[in-house]
Parts: sequence; structure tokens; C-alpha cells
Amino acid sequence: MEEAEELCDRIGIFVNGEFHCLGTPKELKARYGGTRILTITTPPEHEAAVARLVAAAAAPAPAVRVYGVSGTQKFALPRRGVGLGAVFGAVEAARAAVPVLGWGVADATLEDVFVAVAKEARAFDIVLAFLFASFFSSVKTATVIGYIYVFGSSLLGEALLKNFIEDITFPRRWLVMMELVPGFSLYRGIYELAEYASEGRNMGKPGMQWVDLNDPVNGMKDVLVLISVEWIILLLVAFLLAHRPTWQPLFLFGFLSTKHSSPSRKPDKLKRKSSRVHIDMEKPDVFLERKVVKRFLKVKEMGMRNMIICHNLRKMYPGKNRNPDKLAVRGLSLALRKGQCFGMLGPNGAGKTSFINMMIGLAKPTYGTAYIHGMDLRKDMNEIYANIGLTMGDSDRTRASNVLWTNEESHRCYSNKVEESLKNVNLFHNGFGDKSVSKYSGGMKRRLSVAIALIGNPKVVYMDEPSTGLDTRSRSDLWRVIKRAKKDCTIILTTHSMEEAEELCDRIGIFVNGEFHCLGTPKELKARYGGTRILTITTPPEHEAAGARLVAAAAAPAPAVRVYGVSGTQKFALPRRGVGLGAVFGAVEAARAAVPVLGWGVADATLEDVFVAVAKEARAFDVLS
Ligand SMILES: Nc1ncnc2c1ncn2[C@@H]1O[C@H](COP(=O)(O)OP(=O)(O)OP(=O)(O)O)[C@@H](O)[C@H]1O
Repeated sequence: MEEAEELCDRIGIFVNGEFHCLGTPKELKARYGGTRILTITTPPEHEAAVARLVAAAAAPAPAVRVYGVSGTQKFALPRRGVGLGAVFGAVEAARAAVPVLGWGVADATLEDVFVAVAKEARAFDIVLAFLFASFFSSVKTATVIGYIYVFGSSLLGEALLKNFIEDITFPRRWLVMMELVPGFSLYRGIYELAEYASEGRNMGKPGMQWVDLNDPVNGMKDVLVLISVEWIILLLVAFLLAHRPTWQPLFLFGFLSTKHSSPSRKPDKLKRKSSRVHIDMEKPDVFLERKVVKRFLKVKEMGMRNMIICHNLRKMYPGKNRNPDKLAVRGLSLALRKGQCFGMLGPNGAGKTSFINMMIGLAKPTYGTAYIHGMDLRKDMNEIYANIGLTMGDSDRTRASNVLWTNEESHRCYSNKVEESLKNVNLFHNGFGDKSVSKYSGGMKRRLSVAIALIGNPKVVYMDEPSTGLDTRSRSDLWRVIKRAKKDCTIILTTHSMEEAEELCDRIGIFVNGEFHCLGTPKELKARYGGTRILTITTPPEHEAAGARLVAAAAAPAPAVRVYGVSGTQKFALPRRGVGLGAVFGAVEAARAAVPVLGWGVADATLEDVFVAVAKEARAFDVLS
């Protein structure tokens, strides 16, 4: 090199039958050696102070600390941003402030570059670990796999890769293929550096130099390129997965989704972690429903006829103003057939509206999809619009109804259907049909909303709390209409009325915190979750605690779970098996003797009791998770 620099006006580096670079010695050094390395040694306790002084002297250019052991630190300073004057200034400042034991400035060596890149590679391993973690439902599994990867790749590198590196007959391109595994490329880099360093020590040469990068035998160039490219790609992928975009930009998401037999994107690891375990262990009916959905999806054409199939639907609202993201619907799977009315029961904020909004195209699923008689929510929304009916919230309903019913043209257009629909909901006779909707009562508007939803023989009708605010008569009229209508379509209704759910629904799902906690017919649910009797006992409020103690003592050793308690009226769930009716009466007698009992009763668990118990358990579980 010295000779070339001394004699040659232009230099060409010729490797493997071709020039890899051409230029004057100065040009080449400027192009390939863009940094200076400042090495500075102080007592170890002054390391931080020196780093600060060097950073300040180099500013605004960055001083990247590429090495630091026992007081000796190396900083990479960009040639363009930091002149030699600034470097000497940094050293002078350091000398004035701390005892500097030695220092030097040199052009960046290949070793410096590798150390910097290898440092990035460590970050890259961490990125890779995050990426792996998104594939596993259990944190423990992800951790174990992560450790196996880190240690395994190092051990394999030593046991396997090393032999191939040293075997000069082994094809180099296969070696490069193996180095696609990040742990292997890191191993190769370290191995080569160590080889050059030990050879240098024996022969009095410096370690690996920049020119050695062009030596195809050491493979250093491939290693650096591989590490850099993979680092960028994986960082991007990990970022995309972590931010769960609503768009599906890469083939990668398709790949991930097919791998997990899911239609669009890989679920978020943390949320799935708890819910999956819960499904498997605690919610056999929900787990079974997932299986049914998967079976239907397998036999697509046949299976989807006359079916509404939701497959792993999720809705994530991105957090705003530094609030965390809100996962409103977490992987909902459901299969409903024509003629079925499905009731979705859930407390406020459970995610029912978010689910319906996805189904009617008002919100895009973050993940997953649904099929309405084979039409895919993601692709065939225009056709789906023509096949759905919907009862809307108050303001929207009034607006939509006014447009539809007071507009002469649309009236003519729909006249046959309108008449039939109005008759169905008792709004045709007695002059109601000619009235403007603005003059309708709340109950009439609700019935009208149902009538509108049923026009045009929709395949699926969504009803959001259809009977809220209706008197008993209007409500039973409406229920009759719904029962008649469900023969020709599928109805999905959300309600807070257990009576309504029990009356109308063939199947019910209790939906809490974005997921189903149980699914079944009202009878099944009561039998499964209502293996209890409900003892209701009313005392003056100040005697509540005493009453509860007496009931607990009478039921013992079986538990008496207090499921409700307001103003002296308490409800206790007593297991049928553990507590006979005799024990229940005993409890009441004991309570009567000790405190004034104003009233009491015992009944089988109702759907409401099931709902309260499931919602309570689900919330307790969420708190624990
Ligand atoms: N546009 C939105 N942006 C952010 N968060 C939202 C948005 N819409 C709903 N949420 C949140 O998602 C969760 C579920 O809301 P959703 O309205 O779907 O519940 P719900 O079961 O319909 O409630 P309710 O019975 O009260 O109507 C709630 O925590 C709510 O705050």
C-alpha cells in the first residue's frame, strides 16, 4: 500500500477478475474512509466526562462511541463535519478537565467499522427477538425460543459454520446462504477479525485492513452487507407489526396470515397471549366456534351458502394524544346460518357497536374478515351494502327515515314494499302511513326503523337495541315482527334486555371487553353457567353484612357468592349440587331469627344471572391478566 501511495497517480483495486474501484490514492481514501477514529485513554471513572467533552467538541456533527473498555474509548468522527482542529480541541478540553493517559487519531479501520456494525447487529438481534415474539402466544415460549436462537446460532457457528469456513473446497456461495442467518454472519465477522488479528500479531502486521474487504476469501464484504440489509428489513417489519397498520402493505402480512390461517394479518402478541390461554382453558364454546368457522372456511363454496361467517375480526382504534391503542374487538369468530337470530349481550363499552360498524362497512377491520353469504367484507362491500338491513341510532334513524318517507319519488319507487313493511309493523292503518315521520312517537320510529331494515329481503339484519324505550305492547308487536322476519334472513341484535334476548335469540354470545366469553342457546347457557340457585333476600340496608354472613354460614362448605347487593336487597348464587333446598330454607330461617327479613325468594338462575356472573368473571380475569 505504501508503495502504491508513493508511486501511483491512479490506483485500481482488481479483485476476482474485475476492478472494484478506480481513482487516485486520495480519492479512494476519501471515498472509503469517511471517518476519523479518536482514541483517548483516561482512568475509567472519567470515561463519561470525556465522552461528553468529545461530543461537545464535535457538535453539531455526531461523535459515535464505537468502543469503550477500562478507560480507553474510541469515537468515530465524520471527516466532513469535524476537522482536525476540532479533534485537537476535544483532546485539549479533555486534558484540562480530566487526566488523559494517552490519545491518538487515525483513519477508521475496518475493525472499527465492523465493531460499529456488529453493535447494530446486536440491536438487530433484539429486533429479531421482538419479531419472533409476535409469532408466539406465550411470552415464555417466545423467551425460550429467543434464548435457543441466540445461543444455538453461536454454538452452531462454532461447531458447524467454522468447519465450512475453514474448508476451502466448500462453495463460498453456500457459505453466504448460511450467513443469511444473522447469528451466523455475526459469528463469521468475529471469526475473520480474530484470524486477521492473530495472524497480524504473529507476523507483526496490523489486523484486518480496509483493502482486506475486497478479499473474497474472508467474506467480510458479504457479512457487512448482509448484516446491514437484514437489520434494515427486520427493523421495518418489526415496526410495522408493532404498529398494526390498518392497511396491508406487504406480501409479508399475507404470508403471516396464511401461516396462522387467518385472513389478513398476524394478531398482536400481547393481547393474544392472555386471550388464547383463556379460550383454550376456560371457554370451550368459543373455542369450538373458532373450529367451526375454520371448517366452513375450508370448504368455502359449499360451506358459506346462506351463512354469515366472521373470521377472527379485530378492531383496534389507534391511541391519540399519547393514549394507548384501544383493542375494541379481539379476534371475533362466529358462524350464523339463515333463519337464526343471534343476540350479542355485553356491558357498555364491550365492543358491540364496533363489531356492527365493521359488519356494515362503517369501520374497517384492523384484522380478519367476515363473509356474508360468501361475499367478503374486505372486497365485496358494495354488494354487501345491497344485502344488509340495519336499525340505526335515534338521530341517524330520524334523518334517514325523513329522507326516505317524505320524499315523493322514493315513496313511489318503493310503494309496494313500503305498504307491506308498514303493515308488518302496524304503521299502515289509521292514517299512520301518511304521516310525516317527524310526527311519529319514539316507539313508532323504532318500528319504522325495523320496517326499513327489512325492505328488500336483506340477507342479514343488524339491530342495535331495537326495543329500547318501547312500552310493553309496542315491544311485543316489534318482537312479533322480528320473529317473522328472521325466517328469511339472519338477524344479529345487540341488547341490554335479557328478556328480549331470551324471547328472540336462537343463540346468544356474552361479549365482554372485546371478546366472547360464552356462546350458546339461552337454555344451554343457563344450564352451563346457571348451575346455581339464586337466593334473593331483602333486609334493612344496615343488616346487609349480617345477612350475608348468615347465608354464607348456612351454605358452607359450598360457597355463597354474592352477585348483587343494592339497598338491602342481596342476591346469592348457591351451587345446586352443594346446597340443597333444605339448606337454603335453613339460611333464611337463621337470617329471620337474627335480623328483620323484609322479603326473600329462591329461583333458578336466569339469563341475567348468567350475564352478571360471566361479565364479573371476565372483568376479574382481565384485571388479573
Ligand atoms: N372511534 C373510536 N376511537 C377510539 N376508541 C373507540 C372508538 N369507538 C369506540 N371506542 C372504544 O372502543 C370500546 C368499545 O366501544 P363500543 O362503542 O364498540 O362498545 P359497545 O359495546 O357498543 O358499548 P355500548 O353498549 O355502550 O354502546 C370502548 O372502550 C370505546 O371507548
